[in-house]
Amino acid sequence: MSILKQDVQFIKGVGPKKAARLNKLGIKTVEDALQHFPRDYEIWRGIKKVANAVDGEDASFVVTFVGNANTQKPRKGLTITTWRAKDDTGYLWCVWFNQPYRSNMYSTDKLYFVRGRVEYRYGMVQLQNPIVEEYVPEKHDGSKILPIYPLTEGITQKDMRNLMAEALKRVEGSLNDEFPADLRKRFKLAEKNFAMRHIHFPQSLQALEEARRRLVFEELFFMKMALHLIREKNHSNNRGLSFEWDHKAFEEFVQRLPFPLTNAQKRVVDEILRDLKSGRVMNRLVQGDVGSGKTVVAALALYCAVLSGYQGAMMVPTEILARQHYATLKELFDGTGVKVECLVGGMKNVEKESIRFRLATGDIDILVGTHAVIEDGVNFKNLGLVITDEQHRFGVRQRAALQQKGQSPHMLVMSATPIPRTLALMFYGDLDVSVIDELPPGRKPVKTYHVPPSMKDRVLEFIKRQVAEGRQAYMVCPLVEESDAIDSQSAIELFETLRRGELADLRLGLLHGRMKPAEKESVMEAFAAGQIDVLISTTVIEVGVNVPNATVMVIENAERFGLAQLHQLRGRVGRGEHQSYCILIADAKTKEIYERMKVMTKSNDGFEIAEKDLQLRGPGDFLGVKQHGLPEFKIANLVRDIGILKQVDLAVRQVLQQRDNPAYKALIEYTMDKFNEQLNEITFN
Ligand SMILES: Nc1ncnc2c1ncn2[C@@H]1O[C@H](COP(=O)(O)OP(=O)(O)OP(=O)(O)O)[C@@H](O)[C@H]1O
Repeated sequence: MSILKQDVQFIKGVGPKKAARLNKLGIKTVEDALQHFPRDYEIWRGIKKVANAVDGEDASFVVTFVGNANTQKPRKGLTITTWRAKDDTGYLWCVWFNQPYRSNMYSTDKLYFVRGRVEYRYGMVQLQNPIVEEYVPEKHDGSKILPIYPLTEGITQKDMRNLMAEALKRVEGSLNDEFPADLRKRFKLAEKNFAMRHIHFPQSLQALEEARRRLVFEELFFMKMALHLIREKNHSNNRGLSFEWDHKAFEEFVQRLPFPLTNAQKRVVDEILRDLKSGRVMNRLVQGDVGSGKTVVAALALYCAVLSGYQGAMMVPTEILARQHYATLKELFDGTGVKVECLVGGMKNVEKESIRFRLATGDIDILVGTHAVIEDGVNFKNLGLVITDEQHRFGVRQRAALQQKGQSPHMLVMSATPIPRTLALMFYGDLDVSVIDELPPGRKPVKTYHVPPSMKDRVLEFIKRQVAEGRQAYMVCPLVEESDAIDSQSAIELFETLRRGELADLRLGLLHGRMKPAEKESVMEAFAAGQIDVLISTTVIEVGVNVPNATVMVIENAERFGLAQLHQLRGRVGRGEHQSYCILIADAKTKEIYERMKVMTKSNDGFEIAEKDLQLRGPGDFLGVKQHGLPEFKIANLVRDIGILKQVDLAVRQVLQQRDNPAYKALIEYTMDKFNEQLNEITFN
């Protein structure tokens, strides 16, 4: 067995007990240990003289203790032990809290190495809770960079460092470098053994930088390579349906739409139509900012499927959205003979039964629904096109489940959360991407304001004025936590307060996740029909809701939402001809909150906001990476390492273009091997 696969418990100093704790960090083998990279480093810059100590800096000194230690008990539960020490330039005080035993640990006739954060107190140099070790010149002289690892209960930094030192000792020099020498040279990559050693125990900052660059490059390279291979597989294996349709009928339908398509819509529709007749399975992502008009693009793709003799299905994340899309599609297809139905969890069994029957016999052309459409028992006669409007709520698996209801149907994924271009490939590397980068004409940008909670009365006044002008408003109430129950409660409370108080004269509606589907639907319908002035809601209205007469979006505790989510919520207004407003009520307690609110008030561009969100929150949080079936990065950081990512692109291209090169061939095979599991999970057929 390779050393890398050995169980960590057999590493010197580990044993079964610590091994069990390490397992919690995902460390089971020697290889896992080596892949557990430091989260930071502690830099020791040699021994300082006391006279040169700088306030606030971490520093090391060589000293002798003077006199006796003194321990005081200023109050119950607190002891303070101080001991004076000196070198040939001055005195420093070592201070320990609740460590009275220190007073008899050291003698006055030995040299000690002490290290800690320097503080100037009353003109004296002080180290709080310093590390103290008997001075050994070989060990303590010179500068040093120590790794700081993510830990778990029962595992100390020291344990971790020992583990890494031992693990490295075992594999030293024997790690196989995946990259052929020519690639290493072209992209200036450090050798693998060097990288491993210096990421854990860097000899110098430069060595650390080289090690890190190599490992980031490696991680991004394999991810990107794997995604390319998936795409290739999808393209080559997947003989798909080749749609043939009556172009004249299609054109007539386009002409009869209530508005002319924007150029971006036309372009994206063309891209889709090309896929649909190509004979290969379409796997395409359509990205468009809020309100960019994705629904009509979906409708055209569906119409094409129906004209070609196939059924289409559209899966959306919420019932409200399912009903809304259903209504929109029905209207668009009015007079064409296309039969549209809607299937959601909240329907009566008899209704569901009848829809299932009609689907199986081919009596329904287009089915819109929630994940109810992927349940067992829902069978299509000949499903040719699957659309998921997902806003990142469906995982790869659900998409695949829907696709399996047909024989290699085409697939379209719609997303309104713009993903920075750099990330799109990482997350959706298995899909082709179309972008609707243009809003329908005549849209006025939503005016966005950030106000403190103390101005809420004025906000309510503003709502009243807008209502008096015939408009409608949304109020989104504090998201307390990811809990439907608690959020619903806070919506109910806000509703009650406003109903009895400031907004008593207006027609208020309430919408939250715990209401029955039929109740939600009737509230939404009433709001859409203008029978409700102000809709007080949880984030259930976040995605896709389209009521063009609504012009005010008030978001309470806006600081609790991510930028992408705020942008989605704001996207519920500004969908019609009237000037719209978004009011973010947030207590800017920290600079970060202030920055986030500023991004929202300054920009209406979803892509720009997504880019900022990524910078502020980091890619891990951005989309819930796990949901996408991709592993989180161990060392790469897509914000910081964007430069490396560009180099990686070049490297991947080189390898793919010269795959006859035996070394490259081996690299490709290695990638397939390494990502076998993910490849299977992500592939759609
Ligand atoms: N080319 C167009 N010209 C004018 N209006 C359009 C055009 N395309 C779409 N619309 C209208 O714009 C509004 C928004 O469209 P749609 O609901 O499809 O947006 P969306 O892209 O799904 O956005 P969101 O993700 O925010 O729901 C709708 O009222 C729709 O009728």
